[in-house]
Amino acid sequence: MEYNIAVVKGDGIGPEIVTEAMQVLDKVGERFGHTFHYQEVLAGGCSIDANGIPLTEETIEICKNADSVLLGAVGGPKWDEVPSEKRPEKALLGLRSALGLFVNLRPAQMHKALSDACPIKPEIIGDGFDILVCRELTGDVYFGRHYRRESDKGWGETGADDMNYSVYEVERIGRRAFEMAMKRNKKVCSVDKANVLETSRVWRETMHRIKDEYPEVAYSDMYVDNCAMQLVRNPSQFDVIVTGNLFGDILSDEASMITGSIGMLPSASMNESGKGMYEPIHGSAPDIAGKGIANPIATILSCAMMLRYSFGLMAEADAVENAVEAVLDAGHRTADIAAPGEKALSTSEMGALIRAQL
Ligand SMILES: NC(=O)c1ccc[n+]([C@@H]2O[C@H](COP(=O)([O-])OP(=O)(O)OC[C@H]3O[C@@H](n4cnc5c(N)ncnc54)[C@H](O)[C@@H]3O)[C@@H](O)[C@H]2O)c1
Ligand SMILES: CC(C)[C@H](C(=O)O)[C@@H](O)C(=O)O
Ligand SMILES: [Mg+2]
Repeated sequence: MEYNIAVVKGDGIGPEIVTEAMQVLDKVGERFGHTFHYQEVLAGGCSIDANGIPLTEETIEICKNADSVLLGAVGGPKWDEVPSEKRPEKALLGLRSALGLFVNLRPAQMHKALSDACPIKPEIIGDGFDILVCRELTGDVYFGRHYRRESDKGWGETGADDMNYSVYEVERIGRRAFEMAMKRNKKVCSVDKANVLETSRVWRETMHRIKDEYPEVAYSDMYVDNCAMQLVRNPSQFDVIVTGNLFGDILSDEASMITGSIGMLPSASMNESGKGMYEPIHGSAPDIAGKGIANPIATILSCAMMLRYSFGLMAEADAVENAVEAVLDAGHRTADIAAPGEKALSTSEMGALIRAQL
C-alpha cells in the first residue's frame, strides 16, 4: 500500500528526531511492502522566519489532504518576543483545531529495561507502570478568549483567559476514554477541579451520566492536585486517565518521568473520522537542539501509533515497538535515559540501531 504523510519537522530538535522517525517508517515499508510518501511543510518558528506567520493556509491544506501528519516540535527562545497571537505554538494549536483533533492519546509505559531510570521505588511501582492519558485537545482554556483588560480592583493591566467546556465536548472525549479502557484494564479515572471550576462541574456531571453506558468499567473521579500527587505516590493505581486539555498537558509530562524520560513518550491526536497527527509529547528542547543527542524514541513510537491508528497496520506497529524494546533490552541508551557515567548514543545512532533491529 501507499500512504501520504505530511511532515512538520518544526523547530529545535524537531528536524533531528523526525528525520530518524521517517527512516524508521521507510524501513517498515521495506520489510512489509509499503511506500510512505512524505510532503514536508513548515509550521512554528521556521514558518515565522520563512513566511512571517507560524501557520499558513498551504500547510493546513497539505495536512488536511494527507493520510496522516507527523510532527516534531515547535517553538523556542528565538521567537519568545513575538506577539502572543503569532507565537510558534499557535501553529500547533491551529493545526489541532483545523484538523478537529479532539482526542489526544498519551500512553505512558515503563519499559522493563528502564526500571533503573524510574524515580519511584521498585516496591511501590511493583510490576511496572502502564497508563493512558486521554487528553481533550481542542477545548478548555487553550481555545477560550485570551485578552487583557484593566483590573476592576485598580491593580492595573490584567491578563484573562476564558476556560470553557461544553457537554458535547466532554461526552465526546469521555466515550473515547471508556472505549480505550474497554480494550485495556477497564478502569477510568476522570480528573478535574470540580471543587473550584464551573467547567469541571460540567465535566464531572457529564462523565457521571455517560459512565453508566460502560458498566464493565470501574470509574472514579479525582481532583487534579490529588492526581498529581497520586501519580508519584502510587502510579500503578491508574489505567486510563481522562482529563481536559490543560490538566492533560501537565499530567502527561509528569507521567513521562515515571517512565524514565520525556524523550520516551509518544502521542496520537485524532478527529471524529480517525484522521490523526502523531508527535512526541515533548517540545523542541532548545537546550540540546543541534547537538545530535536528543532521544528519538518518542517520535519513533509516535510512528508506531500512526501505523496502528491511522493505517490499521497492526503487525507493522508491533514490529516498531518490539524493535525499540529490543534495543533498550540490549542496554542502548541516549543521554536522557543513560545512568551517570554510562555511554550515551547520539540521536542517529539510536535511530540506526532501531532500524537494524527491524
Ligand atoms: N509539541 C510541541 O511542539 C511542543 C511541546 C512542548 C513544548 N513545546 C515548545 O518547546 C519549547 C521548549 O519547551 P520546554 O523547554 O518547556 O519543554 P521541552 O519538552 O522542549 O524540554 C524540556 C526538557 O526535556 C528535555 N527533552 C525534551 N525532549 C527530549 C528528547 N527527545 N530527548 C532528550 N531530552 C529531551 C529538554 O532537553 C529539556 O531539558 C517551547 O517553545 C515550548 O512551547 C512544543
Ligand atoms: C506547545 C504547547 C502548546 C503544547 C500544549 O500545551 O498542548 C505542548 O506542551 C504539548 O504538550 O503538546
Ligand atoms: Mg506539553
